[in-house]
Amino acid sequence: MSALSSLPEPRWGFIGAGKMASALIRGMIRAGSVSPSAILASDPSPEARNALAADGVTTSPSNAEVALGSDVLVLAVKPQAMTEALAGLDGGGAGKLVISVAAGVPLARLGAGIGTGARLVRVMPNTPALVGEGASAYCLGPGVTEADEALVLRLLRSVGIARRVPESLMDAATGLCGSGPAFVYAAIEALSDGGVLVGLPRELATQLAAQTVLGAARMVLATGEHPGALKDQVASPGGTTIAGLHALERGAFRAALIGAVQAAALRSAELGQEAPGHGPSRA
Ligand SMILES: NC(=O)C1=CN([C@@H]2O[C@H](COP(=O)(O)OP(=O)(O)OC[C@H]3O[C@@H](n4cnc5c(N)ncnc54)[C@H](O)[C@@H]3O)[C@@H](O)[C@H]2O)C=CC1
Ligand SMILES: O=C(O)[C@@H]1CCC=N1
Repeated sequence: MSALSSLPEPRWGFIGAGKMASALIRGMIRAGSVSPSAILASDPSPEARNALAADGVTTSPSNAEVALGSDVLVLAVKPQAMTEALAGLDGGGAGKLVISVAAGVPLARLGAGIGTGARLVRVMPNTPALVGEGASAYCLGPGVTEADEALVLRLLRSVGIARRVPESLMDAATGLCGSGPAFVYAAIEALSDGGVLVGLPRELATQLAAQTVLGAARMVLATGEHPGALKDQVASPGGTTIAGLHALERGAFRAALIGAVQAAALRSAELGQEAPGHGPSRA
């Protein structure tokens, strides 16, 4: 039995039951790392609550009720809704391990909103957690214990990989792993479009595109080789791949991806500075 599996099962309370919370909850249930009966979730939206209740999760419109019934809290509301959500805990975060997945919101701001005694962890997960292929970065606030970190890892490792970073790198991680799946979906869609352009049926093109991305990613992780070296193994002199790579370079493909990560990281930092309710999403 591993050290993690010998830990007592805590009750997990999710504040906000939208896309990221659902991906984590369903990923954890799917991995068997927690039973639905040990999960509570609050959300003002009946649709969000009903969707999770169908998975056996106990739901409530009240953040305070979920906080009261939970050992560990996961804050999964939009950054702009964080101040209101924390106020809604009604002091129920005091003395608890509280994990925030919100982009940009610094530990100091969370601590000020929750009040005394909470042990805070900031996590940047991603939605592939739903299928057990998540990539998360996390940092620890003051007073977080080894047992707390073990619980955080129990959550994150049940749905993918997790790497600890200093808080100063959380916005960077947000630009890469938090937002990154969307960049890759756009790439898969474009690869599929390319397949259709040269005559493949759409369904076949999308399946080949997605599996090609999955296979290439697995090659990077399994071989430990530099992606550039793996790229060279595909490109024969005078062959098809180098012709395609030339077209990519003309389209500034790599600059576009580098810029996408940078833009997302900058936006994460901005979200951390903005007063609640005044972000562009409310404009
Ligand atoms: N969607 C993604 O790929 C990722 C999202 N995140 C972070 O996760 C957080 C949630 O994002 P999503 O799930 O995408 O958004 P979402 O809009 O799907 O979910 C947020 C939920 O919070 C609920 N909510 C609003 N005010 C609330 C309050 N006062 N108390 C309780 N619940 C409240 C909303 O009704 C909604 O269901 C954000 O902070 C985001 O930065 C982090 C990594 C990836
Ligand atoms: O777009 C967003 O704001 C969230 C945070 C990271 C990924 N999605």
